[in-house]
Amino acid sequence: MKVGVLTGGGDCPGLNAVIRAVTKSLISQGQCEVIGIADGFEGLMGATPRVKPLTWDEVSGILHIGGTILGTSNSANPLKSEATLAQVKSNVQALGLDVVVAIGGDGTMSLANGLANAVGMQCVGVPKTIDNDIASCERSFGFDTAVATATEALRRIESTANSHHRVMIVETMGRNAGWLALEAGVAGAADIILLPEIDYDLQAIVDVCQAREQRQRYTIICIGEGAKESGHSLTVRETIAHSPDPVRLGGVGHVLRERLQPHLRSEVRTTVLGHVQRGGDPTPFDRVLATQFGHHAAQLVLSGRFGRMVTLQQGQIGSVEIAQVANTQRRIDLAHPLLTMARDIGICLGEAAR
Ligand SMILES: Nc1ncnc2c1ncn2[C@@H]1O[C@H](COP(=O)(O)OP(=O)(O)O)[C@@H](O)[C@H]1O
Ligand SMILES: O=P(O)(O)OC[C@H]1O[C@](O)(COP(=O)(O)O)[C@@H](O)[C@@H]1O
Ligand SMILES: [Mg+2]
Repeated sequence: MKVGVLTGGGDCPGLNAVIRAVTKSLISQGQCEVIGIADGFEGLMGATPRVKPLTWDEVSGILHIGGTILGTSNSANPLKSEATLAQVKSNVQALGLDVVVAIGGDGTMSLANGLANAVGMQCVGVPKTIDNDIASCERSFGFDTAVATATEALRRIESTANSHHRVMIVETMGRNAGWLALEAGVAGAADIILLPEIDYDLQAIVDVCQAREQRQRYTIICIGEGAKESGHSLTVRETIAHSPDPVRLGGVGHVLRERLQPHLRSEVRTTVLGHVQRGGDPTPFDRVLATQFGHHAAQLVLSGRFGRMVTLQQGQIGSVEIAQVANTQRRIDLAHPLLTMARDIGICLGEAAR
């Protein structure tokens, strides 16, 4: 078999570990020819496909390295026109690809599903994202590393908050899902955690900060970029016009600071963690998970089970139809035990007093 491998969407620690595991499994178990496609689906959209052979040697020594040796794109749109679709189809045929292993998030799975329907391109999906928002998958690799990075940042913020008796706001990524803010907030001992799933009440936050001004004299707020004040709109950093999912969030930490400062004696400061959360070497947990995912993707390829995405459900590696996860997102259920736990130990989730 001839198998293409690509990485799509925002990069994330552990991508190289998947590329290595899927390639080595396909070579050693199936004597497959494996080729890497550059910059996600973008590498198949030009007049000449941008590809390179993935040999055993090519993928050796990359397990622990962050980012992706293949490059990626989070704005490419192969579905944008009939001409682009025809170009992708002809490139796949010219390369003689039987199947493409697409390592990406919800956006990449939507494209894989769209291309299967439009031009019959066969895909096997591997879920990746620091946002942990892929449907039917309880843990995507990259998330553990991002939580560790954000937690470390919160720890550092706490010592300077304490010295200056300040209210410190730390903004995490995560798009419209609050997993990263919630887990980093709990691990980093945030006093207030604000999530996209729960619109926050400004007065509830003011009350906690004012009470802490009297006693502890500093407050740590962890806020997900997709959170918003009740009755207000999302904070958009920029809009990428040509992207199928054009909105990039970011900056709500600054918005909250402006709203909060007039009510408090303490100074308020904001740190937006940004892309530092996506960079760096994967944690051991993510290296193992990514290797398991890559290995399982190879098993799907070798057994001809195309159109499926690898998953982790109740601790077990398995797979679901890509069509089932395309165009869906996994957000925090309001009955999630971590939310109940947070409330019970006195963490404010920005909910209005009843
Ligand atoms: N809803 C969607 N439908 C189709 N394509 C999408 C959608 N959202 C994003 N994309 C495209 O999918 C690719 C990956 O998008 P992105 O959402 O950034 O990453 P991820 O795959 O990690 O979710 C990009 O090329 C993007 O343009
Ligand atoms: O790199 P960009 O274009 O600013 O995108 C930022 C977005 O990408 C992410 O880091 C990862 O999202 P995806 O997994 O969907 O690619 C989000 O948390 C963030 O909102
Ligand atoms: Mg996504």
